[in-house]
Amino acid sequence: MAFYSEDDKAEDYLFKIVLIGDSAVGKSNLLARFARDEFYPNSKSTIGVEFQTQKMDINGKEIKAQIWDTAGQERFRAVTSAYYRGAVGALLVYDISRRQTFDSVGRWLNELHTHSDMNVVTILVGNKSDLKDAREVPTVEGKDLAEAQGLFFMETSALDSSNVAAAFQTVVKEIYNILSRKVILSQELNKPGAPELGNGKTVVLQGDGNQEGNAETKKGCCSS
Ligand SMILES: Nc1nc2c(ncn2[C@@H]2O[C@H](COP(=O)(O)OP(=O)(O)OP(=O)(O)O)[C@@H](O)[C@H]2O)c(=O)[nH]1
Repeated sequence: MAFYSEDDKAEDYLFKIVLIGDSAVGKSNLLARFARDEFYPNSKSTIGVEFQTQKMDINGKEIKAQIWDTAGQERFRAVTSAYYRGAVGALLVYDISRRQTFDSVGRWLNELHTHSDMNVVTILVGNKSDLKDAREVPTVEGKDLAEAQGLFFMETSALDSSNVAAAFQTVVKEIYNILSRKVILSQELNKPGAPELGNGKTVVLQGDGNQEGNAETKKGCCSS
């Protein structure tokens, strides 16, 4: 039975993370800032779906985050179920200078939980923190909502880069921690005399009724 070991290469881990939130909250620019350190002052709505794969260092391990971006507006969006399929992390973004985008957070959470697992690691992101004079959503409201919903929380600015890497890292780190805990648990369970773990594979985060390996793995960190 092959489980995670010191020899495993960190590229074995590929986490799918989705960006969600209303149109023009800055999803594409957060990704552009994070992946390429770029910012587009006049970006157009995303059409369909785009994704970027970004290597990250978590606890000295190299992890690949595959970050998916689609339009906030229904008519430009990719097929919803396909977009969420296999996601183990999410950045739910609103614009601190437009309250209506904050009011939509509940709707986005419903959609996320309808199409992916309840355990998907989610951070609520109040973007455009540079627009201090135009702020409509106080920081404390974002924090309180996140706490009530069991989400991480951060305010970011894709324009001045503040907290952008930290927001993505928070999600990836937590996924990695969950995965590590489950692998350790599996190792414990697979000791002689311990109960069997079903088909011998580690349950990562479930979704779409498939309980195996939804934290997508190139090599498969936990398969037998
Ligand atoms: N001031 C400021 N403007 C930003 C920030 N992030 C994005 N913008 C601007 O907001 C607008 C929308 O940004 P996008 O990244 O295209 O937004 P989106 O959420 O991907 O939009 P959709 O694809 O329509 O869902 C653009 O004009 C950006 O330049 C930010 O942190 N601060």
